[in-house]
Amino acid sequence: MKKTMYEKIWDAHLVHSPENGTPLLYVDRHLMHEVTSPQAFEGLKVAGRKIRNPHSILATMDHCIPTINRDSISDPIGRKQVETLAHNCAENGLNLYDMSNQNNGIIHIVVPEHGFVHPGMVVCCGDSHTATHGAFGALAFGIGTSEVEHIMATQTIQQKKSKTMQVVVNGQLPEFATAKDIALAIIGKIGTAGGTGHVIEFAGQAIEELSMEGRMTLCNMAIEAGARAGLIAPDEKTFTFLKGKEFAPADEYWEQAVEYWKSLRTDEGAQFDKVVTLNGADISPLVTWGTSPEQVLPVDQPLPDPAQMSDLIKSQAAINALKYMGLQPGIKLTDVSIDVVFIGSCTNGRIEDFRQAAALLKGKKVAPGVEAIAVPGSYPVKIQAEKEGLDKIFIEAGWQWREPGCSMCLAMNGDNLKPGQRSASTSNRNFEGRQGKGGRTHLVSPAMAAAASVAGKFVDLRHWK
Ligand SMILES: CC(C)[C@H](C(=O)O)[C@@H](O)C(=O)O
Ligand code: SF4
Repeated sequence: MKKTMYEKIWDAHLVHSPENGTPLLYVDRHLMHEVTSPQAFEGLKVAGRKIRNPHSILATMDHCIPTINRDSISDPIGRKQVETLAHNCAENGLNLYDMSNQNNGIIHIVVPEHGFVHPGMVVCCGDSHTATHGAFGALAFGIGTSEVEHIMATQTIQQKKSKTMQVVVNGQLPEFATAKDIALAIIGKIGTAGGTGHVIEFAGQAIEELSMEGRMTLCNMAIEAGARAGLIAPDEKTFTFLKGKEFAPADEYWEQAVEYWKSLRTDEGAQFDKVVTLNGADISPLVTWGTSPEQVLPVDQPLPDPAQMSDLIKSQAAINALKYMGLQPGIKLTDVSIDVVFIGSCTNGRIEDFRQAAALLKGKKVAPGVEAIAVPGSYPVKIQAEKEGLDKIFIEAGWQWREPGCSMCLAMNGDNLKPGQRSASTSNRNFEGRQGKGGRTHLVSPAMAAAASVAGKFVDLRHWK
């Protein structure tokens, strides 16, 4: 039988499939951060159980950590979570990149930096953006805290089999369209529930041409399309990225691994439950205008008029979103001014993102009144950027150059929007209050964010000097 990549990984990890119950899958890698792990450790302790495979775990601190004044966490809950993770990792002999560790950063950024996830693995983390690691051809998905405990104890997880969806992006992207724009274009087309119950495999020329960073950006946002996970077939780029990394197979195991990884591709003629096709050339630089990533438009298009929408649910959602965002139907985003710009997060906090932004910022200045914050996704990203002099470009343009962490992506660490403030943000979620109570988030690519910081409003990069 011809199989999709998802089915191949599934079959290779199926431990038990009871006739009337939920299948049990083997878990290769378990990623952790401070927010969703404390109760799991506690539960394990109460049950008197040990961690079955400590080597399968990699932990970091990311959500609650400050990006300035690193040594003081003012929020008592955040401080407790960070301290508890440190204690639990020490007690159980786990590999932790704590705040002072030179490998510290956002979990979905640091894991690939060390080659901890390989093609064909099953990867879990108490975090929805675990989908990021699908960029390597690994089945990676977010789990709840009780499942974190289950995996620690048994190295397995109960999982219902998902349906399969293929999203094909044909042809090449135009200039200034990025992986972020592909993600937003897909979500704009299929909606935030479009992928529900499915694992999406991204394919087509535009996907193959993405760098590993771009593939991570895209798979990261599969979750915002409602999917269980995103997948991209591993290829030479994947292998080159992994080769020589700390946790990558070495010596004679490397060749064996690559051979296996090559076998993971979806078989020619395998059937997906659903296929969606986009034309790469049609993807423009996009900006979200509402409070859901599906409320998105090319930057040069006027905002929709809810009165003209035939779908009543969408129309009501648009009315609510425009009200919250303080915007009117028919206006253009290029006329909308912004207060804060944020480049960072596990979606767009990688080196390539800072390179793209710096290329646009060189020799320019942030518009008066705009606060612009660059938060590298990890110390390795920060160090690399500094080696290339990117930090200087940001700082000379008037940006703040911070320490790594989730930061203003979800505003748990004190970096947040004030009520009514409007941001151009490279993160992944724009629901009400995501970046701070009353804050208004517009999701964009790093290039779009950089240009917005200079213009003080959204700009169409295709006509920007
Ligand atoms: C804190 C964590 C559980 C959460 C997630 O799962 O996504 C966070 O990372 C987010 O992006 O909202
Ligand atoms: S950067 Fe944002 S999306 Fe990613 S893990 Fe942190 S809070 Fe979640």
